[in-house]
Amino acid sequence: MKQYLEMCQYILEHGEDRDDRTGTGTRSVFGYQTRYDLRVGFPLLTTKKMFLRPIAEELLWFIKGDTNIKYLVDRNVKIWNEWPYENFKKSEDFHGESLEEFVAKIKELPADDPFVLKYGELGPVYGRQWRNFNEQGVDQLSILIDGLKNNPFSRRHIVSAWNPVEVDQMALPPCHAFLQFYVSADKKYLSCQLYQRSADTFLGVPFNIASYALMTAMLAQVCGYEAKEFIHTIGDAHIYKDHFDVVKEQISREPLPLCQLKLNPEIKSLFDFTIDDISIENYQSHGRLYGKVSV
Ligand SMILES: Nc1nc(=O)c2c([nH]1)NC[C@@H]1CN(c3ccc(C(=O)N[C@@H](CCC(=O)O)C(=O)O)cc3)CN21
Ligand SMILES: O=c1ccn([C@H]2C[C@H](O)[C@@H](COP(=O)(O)O)O2)c(=O)[nH]1
Repeated sequence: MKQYLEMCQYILEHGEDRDDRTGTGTRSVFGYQTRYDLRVGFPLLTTKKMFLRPIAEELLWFIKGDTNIKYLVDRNVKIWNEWPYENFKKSEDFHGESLEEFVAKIKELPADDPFVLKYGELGPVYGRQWRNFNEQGVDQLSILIDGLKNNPFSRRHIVSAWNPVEVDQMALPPCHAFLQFYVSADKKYLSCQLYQRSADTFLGVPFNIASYALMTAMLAQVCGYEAKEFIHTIGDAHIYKDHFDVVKEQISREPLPLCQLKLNPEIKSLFDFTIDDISIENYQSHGRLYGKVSV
């Protein structure tokens, strides 16, 4: 994962300092591409300790077409909690509850409780656009899989989470917005390129790389290919100011050999994977590094 560390170094050296929506401030470059050969190993960062479980749960949640944090909260995945909480804080039902109290309430109530339906919802984010684009019944994932199997050399293997019609209703407009897949000439390999309009290089990017590497492997398995390459194309690649020190610490660490992804080979449909079908082996890493998430 030298590529990742090189990107961090490049942003620190060549980026421009800019204000941003969250008020934290970033150093940023516009346009950066990295490539990860998935045959070498699974690109889970080794220069800080990471956990695949929240990443895999989030991906399964997208694939289900779900947009309510209840599914993640029930599985103790915390990464999306701040955004619905911000909406709740602005509502008439808010009476000073902390983020932890808000999340506990979502967890203990049933999924069909009006509070969960209202305040756990992120709007028509990734899952909705992937499975039911613009609420018009277009299931982009099913179309993609059909195309990869039956028309491998198509140049139209696209999935878009960016929907200009609904973007205003989303808690956060999609960052990893546009995907394209590519089958090799010998029909052996599947590659994936992601266009990410905005990238929090320290916190978000390691998640995004692992998530799409996992999705590529899952798609390859169910379509009869092997995963080859993940190409990560970023628009605004930034490091938040309060992450500079941890990023420098990370750059000083020597990358370790990559781990291997293990998928249950019995699974033949993308929609049948569960968390128990996904694991990694031989993951070695340096210690944890912490950074605040800018909301
Ligand atoms: N500023 C910002 N950065 C992001 O990366 C980001 C957003 N906002 N908003 C939406 C999602 C949520 N994502 C997140 C949010 C938090 C973590 C995070 O805190 N990661 C910790 C571990 C968290 C855990 O395992 O529970 C880390 O150390 O990687 C990662 C991705 C990615 N996205
Ligand atoms: O998967 C994700 C989701 C979000 N991010 C980061 C990128 C930005 O730092 C924020 C989003 O803020 P915008 O003002 O909407 O760009 O979240 C990420 O890196 N990966």
